[in-house]
Amino acid sequence: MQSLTILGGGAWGSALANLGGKKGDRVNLWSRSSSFNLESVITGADVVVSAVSMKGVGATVDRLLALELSPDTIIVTVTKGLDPASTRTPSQIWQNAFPNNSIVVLSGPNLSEEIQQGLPAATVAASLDLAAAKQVQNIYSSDIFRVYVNEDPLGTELGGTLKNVFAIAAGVCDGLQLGTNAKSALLTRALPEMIRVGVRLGARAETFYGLSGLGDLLATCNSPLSRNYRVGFGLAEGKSLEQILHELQSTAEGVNTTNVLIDLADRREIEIPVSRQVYRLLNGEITAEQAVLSLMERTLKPEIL
Ligand SMILES: NC(=O)C1=CN([C@@H]2O[C@H](COP(=O)(O)OP(=O)(O)OC[C@H]3O[C@@H](n4cnc5c(N)ncnc54)[C@H](O)[C@@H]3O)[C@@H](O)[C@H]2O)C=CC1
Ligand SMILES: O=C(CO)COP(=O)(O)O
Repeated sequence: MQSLTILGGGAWGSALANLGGKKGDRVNLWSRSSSFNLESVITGADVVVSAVSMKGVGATVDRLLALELSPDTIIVTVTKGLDPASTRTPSQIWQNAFPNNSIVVLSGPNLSEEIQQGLPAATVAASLDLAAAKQVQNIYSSDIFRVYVNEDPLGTELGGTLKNVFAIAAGVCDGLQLGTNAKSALLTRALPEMIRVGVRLGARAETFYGLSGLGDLLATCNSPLSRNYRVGFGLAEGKSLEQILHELQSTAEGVNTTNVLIDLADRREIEIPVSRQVYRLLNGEITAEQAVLSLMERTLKPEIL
């Protein structure tokens, strides 16, 4: 029996606590509002899963740094975001803070509401330490959750993070009722845009064709269960971003990710046309219709994949 501690009692943290208990492992779910203290569930934990939103990663890392975390404890991160100050990914932040611990990224097409209903899903546990990834694979695999492993944590993490920008675009596409052809074009062009960014940041291109890239792109861009999709859909309906986020009452990481991505792409001169239109829309510079027109009227070029 292993001891598993989940940090963050939101939608995904709660689902991961349920999934983690399927094999009889001991599971502790800790959130800021928990009555028990963090130290009591960190001491002796084999695996600690960080399921907080991007804005909580820094504070969570600091909390754990103040405790004696064993170097044998595997840290799993499931956050899909980028840090605005450093543009780093959550796994990079965790690895920097805990250089002696194995860091595993768990990411895939995993809409928490479907998983809470017991519907089947697959995901990826990725780490530079393959043994740690396999340990997480064994803990989480069940008859409703199939876990694959790979050794590209950065690519796995960036797939889940970047697809949120395109989920906003997909919500716009559906909200404006642009049709199936437009949606297919959008998703197909999104993939090379994700790969272009990922490869420049050090990820492997092929990772983006897997569950954590294309898989998560398809799930999130096609489901009203996705909060990022709902942001785009609401913008297409003419709602303000403020109103949409107020109605959501939950995390839509794509908003922050888009802003950080533009900063990163500007500094590194990466071409990200779709993301740029999402950025202009989110920041009130253009309407949803103008965003579509800007993409359609770009300079004609070969189809570079
Ligand atoms: N909900 C889903 O279907 C999935 C979500 N994710 C990712 O998991 C992360 C969390 O998402 P959700 O649970 O859905 O969001 P949520 O909005 O339901 O919950 C966010 C959690 O982060 C915690 N948090 C925020 N700031 C904190 C801080 N300063 N200190 C401690 N805890 C803090 C909140 O208390 C809450 O427990 C996001 O990055 C999301 O992209 C990944 C896969 C699936
Ligand atoms: O990442 C997710 C599914 O894999 C959840 O998507 P949202 O954060 O858009 O709800």
